[in-house]
Amino acid sequence: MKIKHYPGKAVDASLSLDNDSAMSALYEANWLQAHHQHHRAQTTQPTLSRQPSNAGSSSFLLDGISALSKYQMTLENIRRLEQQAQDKRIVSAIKELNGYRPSALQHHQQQQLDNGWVAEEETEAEEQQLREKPKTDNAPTPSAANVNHYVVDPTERQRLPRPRQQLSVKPPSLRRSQTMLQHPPPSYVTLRAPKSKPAQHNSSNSSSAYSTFSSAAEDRPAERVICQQPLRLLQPPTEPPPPPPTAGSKAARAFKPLSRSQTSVQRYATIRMPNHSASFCRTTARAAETPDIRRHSLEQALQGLQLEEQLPVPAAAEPVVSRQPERQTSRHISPGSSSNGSAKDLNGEGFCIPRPRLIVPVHTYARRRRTGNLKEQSGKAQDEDVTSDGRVEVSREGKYLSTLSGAKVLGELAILYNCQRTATITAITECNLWAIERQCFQTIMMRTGLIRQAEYTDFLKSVPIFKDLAEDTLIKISDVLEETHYQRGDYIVRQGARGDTFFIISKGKVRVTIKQQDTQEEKFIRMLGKGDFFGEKALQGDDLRTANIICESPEGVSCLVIDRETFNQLISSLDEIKHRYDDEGAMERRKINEEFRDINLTDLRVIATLGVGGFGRVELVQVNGDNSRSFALKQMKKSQIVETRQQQHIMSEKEIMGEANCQFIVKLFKTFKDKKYLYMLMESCLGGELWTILRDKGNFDDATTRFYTACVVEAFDYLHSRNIIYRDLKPENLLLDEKGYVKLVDFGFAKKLQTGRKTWTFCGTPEYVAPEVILNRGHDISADYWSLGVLMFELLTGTPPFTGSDPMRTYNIILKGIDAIEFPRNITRNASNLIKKLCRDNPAERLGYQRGGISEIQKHKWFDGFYWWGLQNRSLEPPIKPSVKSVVDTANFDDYPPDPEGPPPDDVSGWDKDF
Ligand SMILES: Nc1ncnc2c1ncn2[C@@H]1O[C@H](COP(=O)(O)OP(=O)(O)OP(=O)(O)O)[C@@H](O)[C@H]1O
Ligand SMILES: Nc1nc2c(ncn2[C@@H]2O[C@@H]3COP(=O)(O)O[C@H]3[C@H]2O)c(=O)[nH]1
Ligand SMILES: Nc1nc2c(ncn2[C@@H]2O[C@@H]3COP(=O)(O)O[C@H]3[C@H]2O)c(=O)[nH]1
Repeated sequence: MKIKHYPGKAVDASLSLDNDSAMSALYEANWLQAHHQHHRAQTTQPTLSRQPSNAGSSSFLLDGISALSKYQMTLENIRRLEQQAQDKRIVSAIKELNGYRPSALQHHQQQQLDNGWVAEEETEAEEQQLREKPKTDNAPTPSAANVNHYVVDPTERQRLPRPRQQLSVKPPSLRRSQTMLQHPPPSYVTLRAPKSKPAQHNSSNSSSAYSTFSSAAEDRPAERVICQQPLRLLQPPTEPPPPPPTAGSKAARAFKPLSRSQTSVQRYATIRMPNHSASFCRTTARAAETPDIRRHSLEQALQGLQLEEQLPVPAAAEPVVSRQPERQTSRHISPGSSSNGSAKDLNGEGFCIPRPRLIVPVHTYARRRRTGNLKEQSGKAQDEDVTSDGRVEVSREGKYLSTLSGAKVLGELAILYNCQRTATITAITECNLWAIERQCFQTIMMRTGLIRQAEYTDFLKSVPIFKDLAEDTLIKISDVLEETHYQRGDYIVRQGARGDTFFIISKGKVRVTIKQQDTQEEKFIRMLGKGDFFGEKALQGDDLRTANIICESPEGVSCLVIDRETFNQLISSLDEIKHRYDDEGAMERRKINEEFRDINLTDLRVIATLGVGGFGRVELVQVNGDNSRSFALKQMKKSQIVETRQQQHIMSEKEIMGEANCQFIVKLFKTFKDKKYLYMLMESCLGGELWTILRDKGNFDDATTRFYTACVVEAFDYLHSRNIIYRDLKPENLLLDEKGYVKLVDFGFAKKLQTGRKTWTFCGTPEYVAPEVILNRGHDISADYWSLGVLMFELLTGTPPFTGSDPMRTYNIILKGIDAIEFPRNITRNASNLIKKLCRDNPAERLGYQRGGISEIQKHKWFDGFYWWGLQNRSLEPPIKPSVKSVVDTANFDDYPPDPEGPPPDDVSGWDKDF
């Protein structure tokens, strides 16, 4: 078992046997069978009776049927799950069986909320998505009526040579696609166990199939050993040893050392139920009254699941439930040496007595020992407990360790780890215990393991950074995951501490803070939620945590924790892992912000107009007193933004551009606002628009197109690894710097997507929108790959592939797909191959969106021999070198007359306070 320690938080590895519905169902089945067996014992029938008896009341019958049907349902679900799981999962689960890590079961506990057995068809992720959906989609939803409407670009009149319109529709209030997404196909099935059941099992008056270990306090000459650790560890016996068991007897086999190949124990335990025969009779009646068909299924299902009754143990002896290989001491009575001749075979491996829905934190054993006086406390309660579940004492090497009472699981270690008993358990009061044989226990654990593995794998598939990993990789990761839980306010990771683990949030939200060098204050960085990860930096760098991660959700946070080795082997190479929380970029951005902190609007001097956008003009400006450099100042009319309801898009543009630090994206240095306008001060790209060059040249050759496409691929790589979708690719939005490298500008439609989410806003430029945008199915970064294919085609031919006389016609052509488009001869086979792979109708099939991510595009044949590294370090010679004579040379831009509309009205409503 792995027990992990996290800075600031001790993480317990615990054993939970109560956490899975399969467990509960199997337990319940045991319960029924035990009654059945007991009934058999009562009626001295040698074999399990398959004949329904008429005994019992109809309420028992109902109970029995309900228990059976729950059990059947569970089995069916398990079967379904197992079918879903690939064979290799089962094989690997079986292999893992003996090394099963109990602590991993812990998380299921929280699922036991319902009183019924519920087969859930939706993942929590999906439910969460549904719950949060309306919040995350900032735009209202489109109705059938206004889907596919578009807003004519108001600048179109002024930009006559531009053939395109830009769209941005306020999404109407009802979204078909959203409704579809709210009912995704089931990705796995989980079961919930009824919470009330344990009480039923626990009650001494209930008809449960307890194993009863004597004895009541009053006639207790000696305690009885339920489970005993190997004798060689014990103190030398003070009393003479019992006579050696005869060969072949239960006792003889009881203490054989366990061989690794032994996967199940023979029956050896006995059941003694001096006070509970009545309840057993009743239970037998229940089972007996069950309709044949149900009973038959139950009996089938019960194969291999045997709950053993403890046969009467001599009063002076201690009942031994399990015992290490040893010579017996006189105080210890082998269960197999019971005087009752009906006791079954023993092989000495002992059996465990798991109670359902209980957690035994394994290493709290030691803690109890250290803290001591539990014995006293428990002694106090001793009498009270006698009639219920009883009390056992745990000792090791003759030394008292702890007293356990009530709902505790015993004897799991020897079975789980195929080892000898690690402690001795002695009944110090009459004990009512439940027992499950090794084989049954292992079956349960295996199934539990399979279910758990399937759940984790499905969850990982829903996490975007993992979605492209191969199934077997996901299974490997699932196998080593540890689930840990934190309370609100817990420091899951502490800045400066050593770190050895990587985390994926499976439930709840955490806050990321960083302590600045010069101050003790923790600066809030961001919130992370379900599907987000953290902890990669320490594993990639010098082991030290670079930020604090604090549990934020009132209901706590659950994380899947992965160790360094697995992280290095399977995860660390993923692009998003490398870039997601880019401190270097953030630091550079901070420097920039610092540099421009003191520059005001009044310090800027307008040189010329560079372009006209949807909301106003873009001017070339210089800072007064500094002629060494120039900037582009984008000036947007607030009234027009409000009219076209683009407030959210503008805020998003500012945020994304303001954070971006990529040489293929135009940098935003500072923003200003006044009553009429919002302003963005950006780096100026004086080489002009790629669109202008394309217009002048007609089309580009393969190599030129490759260079510009590669620049866009780099920009997309940067954005997509941060889950940002661009959504407005076209040559008009690609500007050349003075060297001839291309940069992406105009982030009006860019959006940071929530992990794993889609967006529905209908926006873009008609010729460039992807089919799923037109069909309002929800889109994500894959829509950008579509537009990349369109861009390639346009650069190679001078016209986009999907062009109609109006947007509606254009959409129709887009929906017919790329295969309906005739490719001109000048498009090479490799280029057309790449375009077709980018413009797949199905977003999931597009190159760039698949397993290898954007690197699949970079590796495409069309890019064979392309010097990506040279592009990245700007040593590659661009195909077209623009002529830029000075920092104020605007020769590469068209001329723009003054704005004929005059200044817009004031807008002081305050919507732009964060701009
Ligand atoms: N940083 C810059 N350097 C040089 N020219 C620029 C810069 N930013 C914008 N321009 C020019 O201004 C034009 C309009 O800019 P931009 O596309 O950002 O405005 P917009 O209002 O978002 O336009 P659109 O209506 O296309 O969305 C660009 O096409 C380009 O010619
Ligand atoms: N080793 C150990 N086992 C304990 C302790 N407390 C309870 N037990 C239980 O005692 C059981 C003895 O048999 P197992 O080794 O199979 O499994 C052991 C545990 O379930 C403890 O402090 N140490
Ligand atoms: N340094 C840093 N870490 C962040 C940021 N946002 C989230 N994190 C996560 O916080 C984690 C703290 O532990 P690590 O340094 O191992 O890895 C870090 C990142 O995974 C950020 O902006 N900067």
